[in-house]
Amino acid sequence: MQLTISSLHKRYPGVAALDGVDLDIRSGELVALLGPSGSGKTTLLRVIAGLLHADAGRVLFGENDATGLSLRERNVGFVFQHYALFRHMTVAENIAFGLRSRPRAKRPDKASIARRVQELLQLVQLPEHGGRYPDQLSGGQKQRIALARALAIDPAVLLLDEPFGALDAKVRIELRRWLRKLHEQTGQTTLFVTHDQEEALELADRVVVMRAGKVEQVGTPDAIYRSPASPYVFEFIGRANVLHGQVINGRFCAAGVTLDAGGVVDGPARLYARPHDVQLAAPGADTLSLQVRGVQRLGGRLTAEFALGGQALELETLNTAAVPLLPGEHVTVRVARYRVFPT
Ligand SMILES: Nc1ncnc2c1ncn2[C@@H]1O[C@H](COP(=O)(O)OP(=O)(O)OP(=O)(O)O)[C@@H](O)[C@H]1O
Repeated sequence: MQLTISSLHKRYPGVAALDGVDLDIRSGELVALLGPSGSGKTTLLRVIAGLLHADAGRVLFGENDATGLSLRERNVGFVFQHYALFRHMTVAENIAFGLRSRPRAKRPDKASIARRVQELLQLVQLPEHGGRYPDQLSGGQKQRIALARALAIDPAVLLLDEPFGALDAKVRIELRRWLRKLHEQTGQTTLFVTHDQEEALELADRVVVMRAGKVEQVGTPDAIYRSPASPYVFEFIGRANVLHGQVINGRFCAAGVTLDAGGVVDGPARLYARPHDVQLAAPGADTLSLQVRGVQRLGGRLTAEFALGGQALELETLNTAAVPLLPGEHVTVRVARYRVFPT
């Protein structure tokens, strides 16, 4: 199911939780809503679910305007961070819940429900666990059952709010890969909230970066990482060198650096570059001669820090053996990719 979100606004006293959000989610996409705490991710998910009504704006499911509809009428599957399984029901009863509580005319018969529950238990790889109670499951298993329960009603969209947030790091990574595979099997349009950039970049087809109730950038993980559209995204995702300087006659200038400013107008500016885009090079046009301030080798990765006036520039490479960098040495580097933003 395709989702179209247009001009959503939601205010709480003193804060715009959603401040004009537009978003198109294609049918079958797995999309991550990524942003720091308070950026509006959960509010957006709840408005899409129909758990919360926006002050203004529209939510379309396919061609249909769902803005005024309730959660049930929208037919969405929702999974919360904290396992919301019913403790007094078995796993099978939990999964069947959404189907059993349909109005009689739309309720499948008992045998069909039992079949569907078994299919879902297979899908989430817990075929033997139907008779257990939630307290007899691990945290990761509970979340898989919560997902099965959300899928039972064949939802138009699946909405996941930090589904792995309460789990330890190892289980989180396992479940994240499992969810990706599951998504490839089901092709379910899925939107999930996370504040974990690694999770978003690894799992999603596209990432929506949020900031203070607004969408800051939408793109594939690769595009978000390699071509951040703003200093905010540059600093929020991955590591970034930041050099403060001036654009003078179209060139970015800072402590001996002068590089093409990429069309940024003259004035105070900042240059952003990923550490792995700072590379050793033979002297030439646009290379910099810098003194090594420190070198660190960690887990097959080498990081070197260069002094640049009062500022610092980091280089990172996986080629630890081939790079004989020593503190105090002068070397030539090239900033292979960077972006200049006006300050
Ligand atoms: N019920 C509420 N009453 C008042 N303010 C709220 C309410 N719910 C959310 N807010 C505010 O709206 C803003 C967005 O909150 P939201 O929960 O959507 O952010 P989030 O990005 O999901 O954060 P987190 O990662 O911490 O869950 C925050 O400033 C929050 O304090």
